Amino acid sequence: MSDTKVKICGLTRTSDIAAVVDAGATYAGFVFFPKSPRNISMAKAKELALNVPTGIAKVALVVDPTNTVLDQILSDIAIDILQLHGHESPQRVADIREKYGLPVMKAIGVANESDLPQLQDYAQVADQLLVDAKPSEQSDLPGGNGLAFDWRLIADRRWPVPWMLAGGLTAGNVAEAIRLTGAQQVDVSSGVESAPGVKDAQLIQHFVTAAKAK
Ligand SMILES: O=C(O)c1ccccc1N[C@@H]1O[C@H](COP(=O)(O)O)[C@@H](O)[C@H]1O
Repeated sequence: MSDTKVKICGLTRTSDIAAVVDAGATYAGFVFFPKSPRNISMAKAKELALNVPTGIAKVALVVDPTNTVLDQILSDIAIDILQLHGHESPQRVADIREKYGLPVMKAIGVANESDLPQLQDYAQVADQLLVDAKPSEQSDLPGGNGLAFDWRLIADRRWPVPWMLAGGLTAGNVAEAIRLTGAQQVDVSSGVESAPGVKDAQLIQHFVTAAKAK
């Protein structure tokens, strides 16, 4: 068994937290983005976060958040990491990190070679990178689309901060994605759902097992 770290994103129910704990994931993600089928209220997030045991990091996924939104989330919920999944500039990432004193993971959409240089840029200001598929122009969601990118684009690439692979991962393809990219951390949302926004405990278990298999 490898020590690949797994993030399960878009948890909406107490039973999802139990599934994440049972499966042995490292990160539990909560989505604060109204257009997402995984969006949850502050009250729900607070309730779910209270069920997350020590040792599992609680990640707040936000998209181009204002300080007002961040103030609301962070004053009420014991978040460990902020996941910025919008068009936040490097300066905005640095400002958020400094203002809130929390580790920041910046998501970057990748579709082709020309998307890669910004990973180096954001590595200067973020604590972690999240290398995700770039959504289509038509998509309402900047992530969580179950869309993979060509993993060969980042084979043998390394950045000076920890990074996580995301985008269209499933129990069926995560081992190959890890083999090709060398990722030590992976993130999944739609690949462990029975319907948009509805997590499936068995799929979560299968995903974590596949991600940690050597
Ligand atoms: O999950 C969402 O609804 C979401 C909404 C807005 C931005 C990002 C979102 N999810 C993140 O997208 C990637 C890939 O998800 P998937 O496995 O392809 O469904 C992952 O990092 C999620 O955290």
